[in-house]
Amino acid sequence: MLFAWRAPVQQVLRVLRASPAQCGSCRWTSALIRRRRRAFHRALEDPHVNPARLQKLRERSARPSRGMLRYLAENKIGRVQTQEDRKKLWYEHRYVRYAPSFIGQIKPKMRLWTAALEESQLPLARLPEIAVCGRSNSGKSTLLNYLCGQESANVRRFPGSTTELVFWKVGRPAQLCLVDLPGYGYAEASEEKRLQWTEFMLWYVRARKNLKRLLLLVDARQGLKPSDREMIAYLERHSVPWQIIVTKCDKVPSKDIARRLTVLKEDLRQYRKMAGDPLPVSALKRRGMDMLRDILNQMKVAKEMVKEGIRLKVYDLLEQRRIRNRERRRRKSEKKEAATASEEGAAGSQVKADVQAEDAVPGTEDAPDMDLHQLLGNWTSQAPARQDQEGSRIQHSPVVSKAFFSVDDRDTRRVDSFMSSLFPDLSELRAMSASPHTVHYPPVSAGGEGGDITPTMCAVDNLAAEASQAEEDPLAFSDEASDDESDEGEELDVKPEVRRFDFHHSGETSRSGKGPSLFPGLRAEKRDSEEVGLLRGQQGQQGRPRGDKMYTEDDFASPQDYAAGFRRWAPAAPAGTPGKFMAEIRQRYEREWSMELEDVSHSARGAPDTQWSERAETPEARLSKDAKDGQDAKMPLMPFVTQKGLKPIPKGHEKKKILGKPPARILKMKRSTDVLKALNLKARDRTRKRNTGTGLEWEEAKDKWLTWYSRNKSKNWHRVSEADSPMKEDVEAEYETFQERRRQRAANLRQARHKGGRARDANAPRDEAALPEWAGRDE
Ligand SMILES: Nc1nc2c(ncn2[C@@H]2O[C@H](COP(=O)(O)OP(=O)(O)OP(=O)(O)O)[C@@H](O)[C@H]2O)c(=O)[nH]1
Ligand SMILES: [Mg+2]
Repeated sequence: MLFAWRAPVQQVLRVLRASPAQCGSCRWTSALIRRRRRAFHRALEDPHVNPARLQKLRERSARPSRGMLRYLAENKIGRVQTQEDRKKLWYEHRYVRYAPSFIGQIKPKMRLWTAALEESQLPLARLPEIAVCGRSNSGKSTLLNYLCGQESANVRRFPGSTTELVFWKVGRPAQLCLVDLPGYGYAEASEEKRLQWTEFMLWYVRARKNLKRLLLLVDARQGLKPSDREMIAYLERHSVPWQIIVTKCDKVPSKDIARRLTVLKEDLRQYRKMAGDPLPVSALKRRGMDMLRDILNQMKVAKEMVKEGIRLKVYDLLEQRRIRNRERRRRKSEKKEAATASEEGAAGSQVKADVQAEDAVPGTEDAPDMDLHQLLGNWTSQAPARQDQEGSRIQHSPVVSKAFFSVDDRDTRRVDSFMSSLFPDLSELRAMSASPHTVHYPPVSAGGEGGDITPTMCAVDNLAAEASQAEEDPLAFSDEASDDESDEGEELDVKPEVRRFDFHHSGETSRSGKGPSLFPGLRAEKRDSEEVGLLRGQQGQQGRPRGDKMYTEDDFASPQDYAAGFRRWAPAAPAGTPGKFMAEIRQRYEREWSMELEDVSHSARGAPDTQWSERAETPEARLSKDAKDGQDAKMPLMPFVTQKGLKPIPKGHEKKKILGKPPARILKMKRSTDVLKALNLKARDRTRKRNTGTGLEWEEAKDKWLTWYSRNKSKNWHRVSEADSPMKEDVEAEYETFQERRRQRAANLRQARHKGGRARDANAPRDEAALPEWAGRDE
C-alpha cells in the first residue's frame, strides 16, 4: 500500500521522458518537433550563432525513421540507460563466446602482411582491399580487430597510435586485405611525421586500383567534422567508393544516434560515390558488426580454382581480365569515333560493320568467365572449351583440375598488371615518351633539384626507357602491351587520368565556398579562417585554436612547400640500371606468391601432430624416409639444443637428469620446514581433513589459521569449535594427544597379540604391567 503510488507516477515520468526518437508518430511529439524546427530556423537567421549550436539544433529537430529506430533497438546499439539493461548486457558480454563468421570462415585468421610508408613498401595489388580511415582515435584499429575476432592491430588510448599503412590479410588462403590507415587531424606525433603519413595515405587512397571501399569512421560523439567533409570531397573527386561507419555508439544514447544518422543521411544523399548508408557500430561492445561483415563479405575474392585439392583464389587473373576488358572497350570506342569521322562511305561502312559485329557478341562487356581459361594459359592442363547452341559464346567449367606454377610469361603479365595498378597512366606516358614531342625531364638528384618533376613521371620515364629495350630484355612487357603502345601513340592530346602523384593540380578545386555545399540546409561555415592547414607547418598554428587540422587544398602540399623540403617523403623514383626496377618487382612478386602457396599447403596439411601418420603414408614421405634411413640410425630426429651444439635426446629413464640449477622456488621448498614434518606426522595424516597447514612453515601456518579463525568464528562457530588446530599450541596439544593415543593403541595391540599367542614379536619389549601374575617378572 505504501508504494502503490509508484507505478502510475513512473508511467507518467516515462511518457514525459519519451523523446521524438522513441515515439515517432504521436501528436504530442509532432508538436515538439515542430517547435524545435522553428527554433532551428530562427537560429539560422541569427548571424552570430555558433555553427556547432546550429548543428545541434538541427539534430534535435530531426525525426528518425521507424526502421532505423527498430534496427538500433534490435541490435542494442546505444548507451545503456537503465541499471537493469546494464546488468543484462554485462552478463551477455561476459559469457558471449566470440567467434564471428566472416568471409565464410569462423574467426578467420588476420595476418600482418606489411606496413608501408612509401610506395616501394606497398604489397602487390592482388587482393581486394578495404581501407579504414578517419580522424585519429576514431577507433579504426579497434574495428579491424573485432571484425575478425582477434586483437592483432595496435590500439592505444591516445591519437596517433597507427603511424603507417598496415595491411592485414584475412582468411587462409587470403580472400581480403584490410588496410589500417593512420588517422588525420590531431595526433601525438611530430608535424613532420604526420605530414608524411597523411601525404602517403592520401596518395594511396586515390592511386590504389584494388581499393574496393573506403570505410570512413566517425566518432558518434563528435559527428562529421570539417576534416571528414574534406575527406569526402577528396574521395568524390577521385572516384573512390566510400561509406561512413559511426563508431563508439556505446557512448551515445540511441535516440541521439538515430537523430544524428538521420541528419547524416540527409546531408550525404547527394554524393555519387557513397556506397551505402551510414552504419552505426560499437566495436568494443560488438554491436552492429554483423551488418558490416555482411557488407564486406560481398567484396571478397569471388572466383576460385583447385590445385591438387587445394582451393586457390584467382584474384590476379581476374584483375588482368578487368584490365583487358577496359582495353577492349577503349579500342571499340576509338573505332566508333573513326567510323563516324570518316567521310568515305565504303571505308566507313566497313568499319561500322566491324564494330557492329563486335557489339553483337554477347557478354563482351563484362565477359563473365569468358577468357578466364585463356588467361590461365598453360596453368590449365585440359582447358575445356565448347560452343553452346548459339555458337557464339565459349563456356568453361569454373573449376580447373590442375595447375602449375612457374616463372614464365604469366609473371611478366602479372608484373605488367601490377605496374599499371600503380601507374594507371603508364601506357599513355610511355607513348608520350616515345613521341618526338616528349619533353625529357632531367633525373631527380638527391639535392631535390628540378622542383617541377613529379616522381611518377620519373618512374614512368625510366620504365619507358626499359620498354624501349623490350626485345633484348627478357623481363620486358609482353607483346600485347607493345600493341597497345602503338594504338595509344595517336592520342597524345588526351589528358591522362589524374591518378598519380602530381602536385600541380588544375586549380578547379579551391574550396572556399565555390564547390557545392555539403550541408545545403545550413549556413556556410567560416572554415577557411578557422581551420589550420596541415601542411602549413608550425607557422599556421600560432594563435589558432587547437582542434581539427586538415589540408586545405586538393593536393596536400603547395609547390612552395615542396620547394621548402616537404618532397623528401614522396615515393622514390626508380633509379639505376634500366630493368633493375622491374627485376626487383618480379622478385618481390615471386616471393610473395610462393609464401602464399606455402601458407595454403601448410593449412591443408594441418598441425604436424594431428596428421603425422597420414603424412608418413604419402609417397613423398615414404621416399624421403627411405633416403634418410641411414641417417636416422645415427641421429635421432629430434635433437635438443645445448651450449655445445645439437645433442640427441638420450633414451631411457636413467640418463635423464635436470640440467642446471633448479629454480629458486624449488630450493626454497627444500629448505622450508613443513609443519607436519615438524609434528612428525605421517603422509597418511596429511590426507586427513584437518586444518593443520599442510606444506607450510610455522609462521605461514599461523597466518593461515588466524585468517581461517577470523573468517569462521562468527558464521561457522561449530566448525571453529570442532576444528583440530586453529593455533600452533592447539596443534602441538593435538599432536601430543595423538601420540599418546597411538602409543596406547600400540600397547593394546601388543597385549592382544600376547594374549592370543599369535604373531608374537620376539624383539618387542615386554609390557610388565600387562603380564599375568603367574608370568615371571623381570626383577
Ligand atoms: N567505448 C568505445 N571505445 C572505443 C571503441 N572503439 C575504439 N574505442 C577506443 O578508442 C581508443 C582509440 O582506438 P584506436 O582503435 O586506437 O583508434 P584509431 O582510430 O586506430 O587511432 P589512430 O591509430 O591513432 O588513428 C581506444 O582507447 C579504444 O578502446 C568503441 O566502439 N567503443
Ligand atoms: Mg589505429
